[in-house]
Amino acid sequence: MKFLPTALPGCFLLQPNILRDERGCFVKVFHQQTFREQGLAADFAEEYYSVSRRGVLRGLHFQTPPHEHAKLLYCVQGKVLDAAVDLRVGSPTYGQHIMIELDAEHGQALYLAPGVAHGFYTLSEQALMVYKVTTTYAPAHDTGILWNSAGIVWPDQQPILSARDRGFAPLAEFQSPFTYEAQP
Ligand SMILES: Cc1cn([C@H]2C[C@H](O)[C@@H](COP(=O)(O)OP(=O)(O)O[C@H]3O[C@@H](C)C(=O)[C@@H](O)[C@H]3O)O2)c(=O)[nH]c1=O
Repeated sequence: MKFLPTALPGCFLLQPNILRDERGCFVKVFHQQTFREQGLAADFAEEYYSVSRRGVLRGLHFQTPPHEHAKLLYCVQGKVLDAAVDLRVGSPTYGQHIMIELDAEHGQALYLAPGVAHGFYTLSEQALMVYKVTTTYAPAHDTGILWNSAGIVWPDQQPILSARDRGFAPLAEFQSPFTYEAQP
């Protein structure tokens, strides 16, 4: 597996080896020891997935302290345009974002440090996204910022959103509880 740094410190694009044969393919997305060697969190507490139809945008989500978490995510069916926004006060990239296409064909995964908001737009007829997170779901701390308030150029100005996602405050009004820890 390749660990490629992104523009956001502590966040990586992971390219697993895809082993293909006449039956299809085999992909290992997580190996605890390798993650530890790379200095990444490797004790995941929960795993979940979502299924979205074309035009759905989910995000931009995170959990606040003390329930913040690192997140490993990947697309196992379809294609999404994924985005992550740095909310860590003191980070050299505070307020900046990355955008990466993730799809089942290439199998890339994204590792996001705590304090980074995440969202995606569904480019295919259907997309199945899988997540591992290092803390369990804490509904009172599960929140977000408004999808179109962080300078991200989404391909659709009228995506399908949940009522909750439509109601989040914009980034400019968000008082971030996250602080940046310099990367080793
Ligand atoms: C995230 C989560 C949601 N839920 C519930 C709450 C709600 O009834 C239903 C759907 O929740 P949401 O609308 O928040 O689902 P969704 O918009 O898919 O939330 C996800 O969005 C992407 C962008 C992420 O980064 C994920 O970490 C997660 O926040 O599932 C849980 O029970 N446990 C969980 O861990």
